[in-house]
Amino acid sequence: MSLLSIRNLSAVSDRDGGTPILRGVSLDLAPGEVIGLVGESGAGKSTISKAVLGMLPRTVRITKGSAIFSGRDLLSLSSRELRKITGSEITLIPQDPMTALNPGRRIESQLTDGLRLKRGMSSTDARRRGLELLEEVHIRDPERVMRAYPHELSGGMRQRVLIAAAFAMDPKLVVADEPTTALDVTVQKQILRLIRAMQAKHGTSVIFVTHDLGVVAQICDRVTLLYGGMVVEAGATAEIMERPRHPYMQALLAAGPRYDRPDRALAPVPESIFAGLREELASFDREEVRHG
Ligand SMILES: Nc1ncnc2c1ncn2[C@@H]1O[C@H](COP(=O)(O)OP(=O)(O)OP(=O)(O)O)[C@@H](O)[C@H]1O
Repeated sequence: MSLLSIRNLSAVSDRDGGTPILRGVSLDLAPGEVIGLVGESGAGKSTISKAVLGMLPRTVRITKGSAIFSGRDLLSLSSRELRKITGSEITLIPQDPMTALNPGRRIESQLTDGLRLKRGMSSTDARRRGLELLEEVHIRDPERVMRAYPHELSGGMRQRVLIAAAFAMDPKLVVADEPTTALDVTVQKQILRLIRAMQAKHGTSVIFVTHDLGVVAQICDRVTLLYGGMVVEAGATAEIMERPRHPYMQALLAAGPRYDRPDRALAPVPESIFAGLREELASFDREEVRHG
């Protein structure tokens, strides 16, 4: 049984004159599973995660498809119904821990808001749970951190706080949106291990958005590769890493893990592969026009 089942999801950008940004995306996520959404900038990763979180900008319009989460289509709920689910059953680990935290409020209030407001816990219980959560994410001296303001913490500490906040509500699904991009390499590894440990402990499903196939190899059970808002390849990570089928995936794996940084890539993706991908997108669009 899927926890989340996205079917044939298409979207256009009204900002760019109706340009397609998602083209018939389908994906399934089982309870307790970690799925990686990978692709270069503009591939549609954030659009998919924003659709799931009910955070789509007004200029992005869903034209087709559904996103069934625990039996309900997230795309057809009222904003009131959606607010009950997001921030509670579905939570976010954001990309930039500095901007995600309010600089003017202590960690305690930011970590316990949801517990008090959405779970109806008393301040004392929420504080106790907050301290436990900080211990779970291996923060030393949680009492001090509860009293601190975000600027008093390092980037890695702030990201640990946000991970604690995402798991505080015991969500069924956590969306991790490039959560290690803003951190240096050694901290990145610790944060990845922590997310994996927290999801395993809580039995939570995770959608992990990333540019980096190296990250996918480390933490994702399955992977969906996107290009131009279209699913290019999807399957079990181990299988795809060993036997990639699509030439684009083959080229990305040959290019090295940081394929979004051509300066660091071992071998760039050949232009002929992009030409093939553009032809696939055009052919999808022609079919859409034909079938309406
Ligand atoms: N607010 C918006 N309104 C309309 N179109 C948008 C908006 N934000 C992004 N888009 C378009 O949606 C497409 C997909 O962008 P999206 O952010 O989902 O890609 P991404 O794979 O997450 O990229 P990145 O890794 O850079 O975040 C892009 O072509 C982009 O121009």
